[in-house]
This record gives sequence, C-alpha cells and structure tokens, in this order.
Amino acid sequence: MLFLARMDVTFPESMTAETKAEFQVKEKEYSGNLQREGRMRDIWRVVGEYANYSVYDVADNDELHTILSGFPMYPYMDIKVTPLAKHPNSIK
Ligand SMILES: O=C(O)C[C@H]1C=CC(=O)O1
Repeated sequence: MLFLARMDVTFPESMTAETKAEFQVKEKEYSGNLQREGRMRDIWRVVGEYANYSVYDVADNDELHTILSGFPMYPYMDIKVTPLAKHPNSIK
C-alpha cells in the first residue's frame, strides 16, 4: 500500500541548536534506513518550509504508524497522511 505523508516540524523555542543538530543526525540515519529498505520510496522538501512530503510503500496502516511514530522528531511533527491508489490514466 502506498501512502503520501506531509510532515511539518516545529521545535520548541527553548531547544538549543546543538539538540536540533542531534535530532537531524538521528533523523537522517532513520530516514536513510527506511529508503534502503524500500519502505520510504521518496522524500521531498517543501520549498521554504521545515516540512517534507514522503511516500511510503508498506503492508498496512499499522506498519505505517510504526514507521511514523519511530521518527526521532515524531514528538515535534504534525503529520498528515493520504492513502494513494493507482490513477487510471497512469501509463506506468
Ligand atoms: O527534515 C525533515 O523534513 C524532518 C525529517 C522527517 C523525515 C526526515 O527524513 O527528516
């Protein structure tokens, strides 16, 4: 099953630059592993925002929830998920 997720990240004002940098390192590793596993198909930055769109290829809702809630930045994310179905006009 394919899902599109939009993630908006908002860190608390009080969080130090060092802690943010630590989150970014952990996030990169977690995200990279998902991509190598093929469970995250793609990730794109939303221009001008601390947000991304990413596409997941997973077995079911439960697997997606496990993945999303496992992101190190999860407590600071607002996530909107859209299930995707094949478009009848797609030539792929
Ligand atoms: O930089 C971001 O968009 C936040 C975060 C969410 C997934 C990921 O790989 O990084």
